[in-house]
Amino acid sequence: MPPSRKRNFFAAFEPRNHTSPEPTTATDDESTDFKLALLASLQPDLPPSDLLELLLTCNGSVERASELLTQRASKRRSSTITTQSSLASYISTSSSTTPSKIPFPLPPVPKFKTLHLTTPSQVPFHAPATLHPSFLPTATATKLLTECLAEAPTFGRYEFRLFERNVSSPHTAAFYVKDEEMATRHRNSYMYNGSALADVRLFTPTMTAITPLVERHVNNAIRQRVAEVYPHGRKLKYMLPDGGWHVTSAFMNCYDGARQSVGWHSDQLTYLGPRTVIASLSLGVEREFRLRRVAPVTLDPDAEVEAEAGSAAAQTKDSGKMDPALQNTGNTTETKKDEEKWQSEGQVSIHLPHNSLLVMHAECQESWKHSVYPAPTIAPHPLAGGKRINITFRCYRRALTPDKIPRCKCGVTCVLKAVQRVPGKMGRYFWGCQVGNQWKEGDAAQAGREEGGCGYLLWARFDDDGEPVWE
Ligand SMILES: O=C(O)CCC(=O)C(=O)O
Ligand SMILES: [Fe+2]
Repeated sequence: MPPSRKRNFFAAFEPRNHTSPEPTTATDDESTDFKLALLASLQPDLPPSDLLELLLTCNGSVERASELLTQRASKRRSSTITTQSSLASYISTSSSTTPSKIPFPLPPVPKFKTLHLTTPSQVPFHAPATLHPSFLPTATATKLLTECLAEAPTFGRYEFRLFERNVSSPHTAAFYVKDEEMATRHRNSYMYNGSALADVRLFTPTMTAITPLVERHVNNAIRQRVAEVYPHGRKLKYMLPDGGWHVTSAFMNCYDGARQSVGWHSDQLTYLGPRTVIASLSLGVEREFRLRRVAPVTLDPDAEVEAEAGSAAAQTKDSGKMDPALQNTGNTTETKKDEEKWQSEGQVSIHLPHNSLLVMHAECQESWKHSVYPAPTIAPHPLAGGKRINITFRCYRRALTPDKIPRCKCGVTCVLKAVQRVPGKMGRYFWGCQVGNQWKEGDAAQAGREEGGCGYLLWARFDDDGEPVWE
């Protein structure tokens, strides 16, 4: 998307009480406000951000937008459904270009293409995520950003690997937990990339204050996705039970200037467990968040494997031994084709403006990788200058604590990973040695040994709600 168009679109989501670096004309502002006021009088229960999105989706036509709102209102009167319908669902009622239902699985993005998603309502149609602009009240977002900017100068700099993540160019980050008890536990025993974290910080006051808001929003977003997207309206295997998502901890990232970025990675599942949901709040400078699919979404990975000779149970008993299935199988045509198919998809780019909350849904970490793309230029933010702050709120599983997680032959707790590249094993989880077991599960044992690890691998077992089953 041309930069000018991009800025205009998201400028519309910016809070109005700060000076935009590229202000829209007074006439534009007035007419948008006027249109919004008209729409609000038709539909007082919809938040201004939704009305604005609707207006943008209707190319600024207040007539078209009000038509859709009227349809929605009459539908509601004649319906007994009490769950909140998504903006996308009523936009699609009469549009021939927007599909009415979010597809599952998502369609592929053509090879070598980057699909720029220009409205939040497009996001779930192309990525396993939902985007909520203007998430916090304006003053709260400003307060939080101010707190974060005060923290950022003391963040650590991670040049190559950040907690099992490849960092292609430097940015800084710190790890936060919600209370002192968790901080103490963390400092003593949680391992990231082979060592304990010395710098474990407590949530800032505003992080604590907004936690219930984030939890409510995420649980609603999950509920809506289960009802509208997942097969048979049921949660995916291993997802938490309804309403169970809660905030335990967060990474706070700071990208200072256009060139700071984070390379392609998926987040470490070790303490989050399978099918985790992550809520990512962006503050300050708008940047591009990119996603690309690297594996299919396997609905029941265990079922496939149980059926095979040499069941998972047998392999589990054979603990500590490299499973031949995970050795490099890249010499068969079948594997190559499959790998190519999933690894060569194009990417989607989601532009994340100040005060937007992106929910990465349950299939995101296992089947996709994400990155923050280096920008050619950035539009400075009035408060943050060239900085973007990002907070990824996470839900650590109570049952995945370092005392329970298996240890490898090096004597340290293992990392949890999903198989992304071996056909027939896709989506299965395994515990592996922390060292060198990052990107190449196909030859993980070898990679681990080369980098000083022991190459330990053990199939991981979970019940339907993603609680670990230890044997
Ligand atoms: O900055 C972002 O939007 C993403 C950060 C991220 O990927 C992470 O914290 O794992
Ligand atoms: Fe990440």
